[in-house]
Amino acid sequence: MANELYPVFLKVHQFETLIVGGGEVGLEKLSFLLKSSPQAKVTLVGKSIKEEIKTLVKAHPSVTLYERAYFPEDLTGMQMALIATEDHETNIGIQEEAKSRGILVNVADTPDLCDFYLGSIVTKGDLKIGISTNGKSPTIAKRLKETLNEVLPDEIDELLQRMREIRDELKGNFGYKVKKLNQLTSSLVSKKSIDNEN
Ligand SMILES: C[C@@]1(CC(=O)O)c2cc3[nH]c(cc4nc(cc5[nH]c(cc(n2)[C@H]1CCC(=O)O)[C@@](C)(CC(=O)O)[C@@H]5CCC(=O)O)C(CC(=O)O)=C4CCC(=O)O)c(CCC(=O)O)c3CC(=O)O
Ligand SMILES: NC(=O)C1=CN([C@@H]2O[C@H](COP(=O)(O)OP(=O)(O)OC[C@H]3O[C@@H](n4cnc5c(N)ncnc54)[C@H](O)[C@@H]3O)[C@@H](O)[C@H]2O)C=CC1
Repeated sequence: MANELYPVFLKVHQFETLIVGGGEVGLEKLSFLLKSSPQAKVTLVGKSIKEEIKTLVKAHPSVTLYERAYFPEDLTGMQMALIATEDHETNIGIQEEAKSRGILVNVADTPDLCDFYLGSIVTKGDLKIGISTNGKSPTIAKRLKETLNEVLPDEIDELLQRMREIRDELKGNFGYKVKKLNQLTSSLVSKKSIDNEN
């Protein structure tokens, strides 16, 4: 069956995220989150917290660390939770509490308990591409990211900026703008124009 997941691009600096677990996986989730969204509002709770996490958050004042065991009140005010302790039963307990509060959850290593998956991320300025393999092979998602990073030229961001300027300059109603912008960019996707270049 085809991948049924619906991708969205979250403004994680506008709501609250809880990470439980301060080990390898906690570090990985937090690093990816901050790489994409340096101002993400995150609270991380871990019985013990890796030094790398403590170092990382020094540059990110929107992250708060609590080095202690999780308790259910940690979920108060949260909209999203990433659960990554090494104890499966603990993870299930937190997942159930989060679900009962209507909070979206991701549980490390346990796709069945996830409301969403994290994807591999390609970024070129304002362009962002999220990749999912429906959980089949995160490694392939990572490799595809690397390939796209290499083949997409950095100039693609300049193109986006210019298109925005053109859109702002265009007069007329929405339908007219759509038509004009499609005309302007049609050569980018037409096989003929590529053949002509060679
Ligand atoms: C379902 C999902 C849930 C979620 O975590 O959201 C999930 C689940 C699992 N991952 C496992 C293993 C690995 N995960 C990675 C890497 C990443 N995993 C990520 C996402 C996802 N992983 C979600 C699906 C995404 C999709 O739809 O494709 C990425 C994209 C994003 C991120 O983690 O932020 C990030 C790449 C970041 C980048 O771009 O670099 C590597 C490779 C590596 O680290 O080099 C390995 C080892 C090799 C392998 O197994 O492929 C295991 C088995 C654990 C075990 O066997 O013990 C499970 C559990 C299971 O499958 O049952
Ligand atoms: N290490 C890896 O690369 C991978 C690990 N996983 C899975 O992800 C999970 C976490 O793995 P790691 O991060 O490597 O484990 P880890 O042992 O490095 O870290 C676990 C963290 O959870 C904290 N913790 C445990 N109980 C807690 C509680 N009640 N309240 C708050 N914090 C608590 C610990 O203090 C520690 O910070 C495991 O289920 C593991 O099987 C999955 C894929 C890869």
